[in-house]
Amino acid sequence: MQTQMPDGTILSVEGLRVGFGSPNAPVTALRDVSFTLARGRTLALVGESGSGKSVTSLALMGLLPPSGRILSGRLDFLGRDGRVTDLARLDAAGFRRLRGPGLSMIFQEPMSSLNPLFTIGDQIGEMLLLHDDAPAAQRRRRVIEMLEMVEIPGAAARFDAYPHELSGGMRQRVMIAMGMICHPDLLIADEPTTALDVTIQAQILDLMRRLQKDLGMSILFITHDMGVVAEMADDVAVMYAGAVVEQASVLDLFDHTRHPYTRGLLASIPNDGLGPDERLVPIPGSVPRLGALPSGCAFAPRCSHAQPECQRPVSLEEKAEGHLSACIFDFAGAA
Ligand SMILES: Nc1ncnc2c1ncn2[C@@H]1O[C@H](COP(=O)(O)OP(=O)(O)OP(=O)(O)O)[C@@H](O)[C@H]1O
Repeated sequence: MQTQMPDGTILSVEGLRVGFGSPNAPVTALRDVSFTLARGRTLALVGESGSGKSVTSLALMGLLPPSGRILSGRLDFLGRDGRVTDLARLDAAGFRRLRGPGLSMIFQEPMSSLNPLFTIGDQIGEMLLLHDDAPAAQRRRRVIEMLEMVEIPGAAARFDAYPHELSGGMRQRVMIAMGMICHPDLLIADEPTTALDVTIQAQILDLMRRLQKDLGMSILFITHDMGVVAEMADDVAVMYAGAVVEQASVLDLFDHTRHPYTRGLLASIPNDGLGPDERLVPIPGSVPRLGALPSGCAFAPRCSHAQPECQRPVSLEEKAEGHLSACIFDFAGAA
């Protein structure tokens, strides 16, 4: 039976659970990840380190390490042929067909993702080769066009450059070119600018926004930086300890924050932003260990509003149109 998705949705993640280690006693890294991404928009997935952002994106790409597996949940993806595929049940051959033109990912660290032994042109061209039997000269032209789109100066000459011959910012542009060469319907960008200084970071974010407009992609943008969220995203899903605790449009999330964890994250950003050496220290306490989560709301031990009823399980619910929160209280509008 063909799955129905809400109008305008390209990706619907429902109740995703991922475990690592022994099949008999897996450690659950993702307990309940649910969110939707609207076609042509950018959804930011935010949360502290260890909240499960990268595991979520690897599950979507079918790239979980051998020790990790999907325990339950649906990952419905609407392809350009109008068919919905549940990525949680897709086999390796299905992923090979989908990766590139359907789904594509830009990883955090260009130096560990680029092969030092091959030229950047060959590495970007390799992506095309998997889906396209165009002759070599035509592929080369398309790679050079893509290098021009990501504003690499002297694109034709840089085709034959090796990764170590480029600056960090240029390497990140190469990663973006690689992620976009097949014009994917959905691009997953995992902290693509964290390693870069602020000026280059702003240029890369600007470039991604322009390419998104030109190519009409949907983007899942993974970050722990609320400043980047405000700049890049249309919508936000906030993760805590392996679950989404709030999802809304950016404006709604900033103006009518409903979950105490998100309130804490936002309150911790100084008005003038963070200095280059300052780290976000959001809320007293730390993210609980995966094997030692409380039975009810996982944030309750750190929450100043916690009540005895927070020990009961809580699920993500729509509190107002398009605004979901996993808290039994509703703090929208509270001081
Ligand atoms: N290969 C693995 N084996 C066991 N546990 C893992 C593995 N990869 C991730 N995890 C666990 O899954 C949880 C989520 O990790 P994940 O890397 O997705 O967090 P994150 O939000 O992306 O953090 P960061 O911002 O630091 O990248 C963590 O507790 C982590 O220890």
